[in-house]
Amino acid sequence: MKPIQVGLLGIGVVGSGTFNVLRRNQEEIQRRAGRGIEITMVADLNVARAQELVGPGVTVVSDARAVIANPDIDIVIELIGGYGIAKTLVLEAIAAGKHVVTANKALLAVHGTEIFAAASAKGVMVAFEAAVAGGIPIIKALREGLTANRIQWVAGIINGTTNFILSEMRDKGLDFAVALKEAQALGYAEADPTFDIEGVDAAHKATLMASIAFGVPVQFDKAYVEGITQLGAADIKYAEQLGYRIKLLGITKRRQGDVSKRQADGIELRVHPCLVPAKRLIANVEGAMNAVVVNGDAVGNTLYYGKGAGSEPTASAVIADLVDITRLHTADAAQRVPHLAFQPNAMSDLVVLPMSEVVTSYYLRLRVADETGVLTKVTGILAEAGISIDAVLQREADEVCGESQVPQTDVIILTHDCVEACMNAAIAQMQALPTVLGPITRIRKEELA
Ligand SMILES: NC(=O)C1=CN([C@@H]2O[C@H](COP(=O)(O)OP(=O)(O)OC[C@H]3O[C@@H](n4cnc5c(N)ncnc54)[C@H](O)[C@@H]3O)[C@@H](O)[C@H]2O)C=CC1
Ligand SMILES: N[C@@H](CC=O)C(=O)O
Ligand code: NA
Repeated sequence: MKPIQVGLLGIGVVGSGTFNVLRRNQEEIQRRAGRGIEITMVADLNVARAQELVGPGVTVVSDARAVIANPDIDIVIELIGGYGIAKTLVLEAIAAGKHVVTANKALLAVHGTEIFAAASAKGVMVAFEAAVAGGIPIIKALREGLTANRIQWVAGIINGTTNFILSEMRDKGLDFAVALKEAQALGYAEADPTFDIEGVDAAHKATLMASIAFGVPVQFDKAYVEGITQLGAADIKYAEQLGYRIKLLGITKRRQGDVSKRQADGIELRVHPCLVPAKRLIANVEGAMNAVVVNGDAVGNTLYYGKGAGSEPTASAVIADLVDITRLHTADAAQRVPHLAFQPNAMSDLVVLPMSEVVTSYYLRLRVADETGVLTKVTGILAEAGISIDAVLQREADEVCGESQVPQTDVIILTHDCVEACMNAAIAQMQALPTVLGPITRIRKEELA
């Protein structure tokens, strides 16, 4: 049988990895797919660079539409990124009857509903293993391997750039900006690195995992998103002293409602820095590595670990999708795995809960004037709000004082579980105390047991 012909849109970090791995391992991949898979046409704005990467024998154009218009191409890989031209091209490829493989989590988290509906109507597949946790086959695991389970929660380190920055800050005492530059140079960061450091990229990925885990439509606009830009080196150090590591986690959880508390069923969808007990495996995931823990009612916890970014690790996932599509190309649409794991007519209407309703425990750091009674006032506010304290760490007063010449110190408080809205109110009250000298740092805590 003739090899299936593939068109590649965008041959940058991931595109070049995809081209190279496919060519290098073509014989083995063909034996797995049952048919050869060849990238025969590439579109990139930088034609000269692209031609140099692919060599002679592959057609290179600057206009991606020429690839989509080629009737010999069955699968289009979109590796341009963003939700501008990439969205138009993906929809045009679908309309032209091509299957699509993409690593573009931003596009799917924001426009997935429209894209999957268009693909289903046209009877083509949109595959996106590379879009979540790069080379880790987490989409496959959630959608197929764990299909027997009622998933309870998914939590993961799903942004390599931020995990790399946090590791460098902790281990080498590197400055945030220096560590970010390194991550960019290594090809981990998004074109716009604020997507990484502000948690947006992780939220795109968490949004996709939530849909596959719970059978809800993709709803990026409902995600709570907080990045790592407000984290200080002091918090990383204090967390360590308390037996925790700070990780940026993407979390999605099923919450059983409680009628007596007027709580509805729903799901949590959130990205923010978390204190994780240092003894958990996921707390020891360092550098650009990713890891995702999935809790299913039958299987319990399973952990998926590997490279979530970079040229060839991400290419590994892109090519896995190519192989899947090649195998399923001729199959009836009904036999294929649904895009979001659940059949399109069997999606759930579970709501994404507002952050104010989320229940979790907290780490608080308060910069206070080292005066008698400060701690009593702070703990009094927490007690009044019904928030119980798990541990308190008070450092000795600093020798160097602020402008006021009053000795200052850090007070660190770990709390038990409470509702976020309650904590917000308590923080506002504590912040208003004249003895609390700077903005209070709040980091949520996850036991992940
Ligand atoms: N770099 C990584 O480690 C990972 C990236 N991704 C995703 O993969 C996608 C690609 O990322 P990278 O390869 O890192 O980006 P990149 O910036 O290295 O490559 C993008 C390529 O697209 C080309 N391009 C831009 N506009 C174009 C257009 N209109 N027509 C044709 N070509 C065009 C650029 O010239 C460039 O070569 C993004 O959606 C990204 O979020 C996903 C997982 C990991
Ligand atoms: N910028 C992303 C790349 C992979 O998705 C990351 O750092 O994880
Ligand atoms: Na993946």
